[in-house]
Amino acid sequence: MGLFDIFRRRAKKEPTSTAPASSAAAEEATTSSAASSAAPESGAQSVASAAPSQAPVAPTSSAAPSSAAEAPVAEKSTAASVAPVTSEAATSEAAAVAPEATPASVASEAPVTEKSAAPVSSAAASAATEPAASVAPTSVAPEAVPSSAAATSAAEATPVAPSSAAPVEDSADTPAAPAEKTDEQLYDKGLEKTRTTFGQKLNALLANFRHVDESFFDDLEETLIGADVGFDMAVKLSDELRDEVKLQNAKKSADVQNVVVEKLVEIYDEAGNNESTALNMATTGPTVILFVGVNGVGKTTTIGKMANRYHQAGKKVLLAAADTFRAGATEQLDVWAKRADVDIVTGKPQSDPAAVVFDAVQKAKKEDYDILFVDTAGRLQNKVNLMNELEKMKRIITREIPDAPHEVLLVLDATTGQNALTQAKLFKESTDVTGIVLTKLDGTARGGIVLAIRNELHVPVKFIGLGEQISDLRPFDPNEFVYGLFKGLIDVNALEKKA
Ligand SMILES: Nc1nc2c(ncn2[C@@H]2O[C@H](COP(=O)(O)OP(=O)(O)OP(=O)(O)O)[C@@H](O)[C@H]2O)c(=O)[nH]1
Repeated sequence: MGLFDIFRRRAKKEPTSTAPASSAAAEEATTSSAASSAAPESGAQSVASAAPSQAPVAPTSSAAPSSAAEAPVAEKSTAASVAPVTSEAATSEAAAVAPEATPASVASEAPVTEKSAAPVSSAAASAATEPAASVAPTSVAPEAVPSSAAATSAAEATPVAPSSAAPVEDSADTPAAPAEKTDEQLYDKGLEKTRTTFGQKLNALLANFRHVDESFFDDLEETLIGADVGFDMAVKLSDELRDEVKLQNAKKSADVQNVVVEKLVEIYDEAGNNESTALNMATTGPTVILFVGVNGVGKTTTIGKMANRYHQAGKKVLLAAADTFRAGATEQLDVWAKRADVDIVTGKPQSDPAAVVFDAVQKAKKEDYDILFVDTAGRLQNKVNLMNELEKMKRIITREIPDAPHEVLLVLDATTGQNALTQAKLFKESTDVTGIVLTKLDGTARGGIVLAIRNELHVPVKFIGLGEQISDLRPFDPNEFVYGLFKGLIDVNALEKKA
């Protein structure tokens, strides 16, 4: 039954998981053979699709970056990212950044500084001496990030050193994530808040459960909306449940809980039938991936994490700092480039972002980069000039590489709940969003937003951010996701009996 297989597989491996909310389940360190093939595979697939013919990562190249992967990421405060963001806050933040778009007719004329990330490896190595778990993220404003090398003056331009990426073997069996956190562990931890909150809400609802009547369904709808699964999903679910509860003759509250979760997973599974979570990669030449989204959602951080992931899989990665408007944005991306040990193309502050994109695409083509990640200014989706600027960047990319950009990834902050959904709808109306990166799932109880996105937007979530560290990004795996969300809330024995 699709997404339920993971519950069965893990239940077989781990008998205690049949007890709802088993803490043993949370501590499960290894996956069953079937499950382990399911989880890492999805991550590997996305990477593997990047360059099927590549060779595996040489041990030497993975050693330094994986140490770097443990370095804490500390551009902004965690507290800020956890605090729910109101739509007003998000709007004013985005609006504050919305500058007068600088018209630029000749893209190639803006000075662009190219820098090599090669000298950074010692910094990465020293960062590696700090154990990741013990390092609390600190609050450092992006502007305060020390980055002398990040000065964007053209005078300081230095030739880009040959990429340090080692020759690669088949990346399909080289998971980019560091060994200490499996996908399951990261999903488990990252979705803990949502799982606990949803579980509590469901428990509270079922505590008053007498029998299934209209008021029960009203309360259920409210509970689901409160869990951010979205209005449509909540109504759809309670409609379908009316029949299902009767059909299954659910009388005890535990039965009803099972039916609720089963139905949620089923609707979610069906809605994503035609969705591919893998990144669309170029068959030849560089893959170009454009990141869009309003301010503060985690675009720059995500690019840094992605750069690290693909670099570790042996790809030659280039970043383009096309957010030339926000003070500190270029420096922030430069810090990430160093951490991930990849190259970056930057422009002068306030220069035309399309010029940076042009130079980066040229460089990516000439120097055989595998992937170019483009950071863009946070734009408010209804600011026409900024949307025009985004279109201009896309035109330049397509002119240089006809099938690019290969992805336009909209980055959304899960902590903003329904506001993220609204942002996504507006972005989708004005540009071709091909996938979503949902960040900060670890800092929120609003993980139900993934269900709403799938049900209402039909744009696949391709990656999720489950923490601030460089390794806390994963390709989205629906199996791991529903398991992380509902594992303590479903009686697997009952599932088995029905199967
Ligand atoms: N907990 C958590 N924090 C995250 C995650 N992704 C990003 N962040 C934090 O979110 C904050 C904002 O991230 P940025 O990458 O600067 O966001 P941005 O969209 O690039 O913002 P602008 O550059 O202002 O447009 C930083 O403090 C990040 O550390 C995540 O998955 N989990």
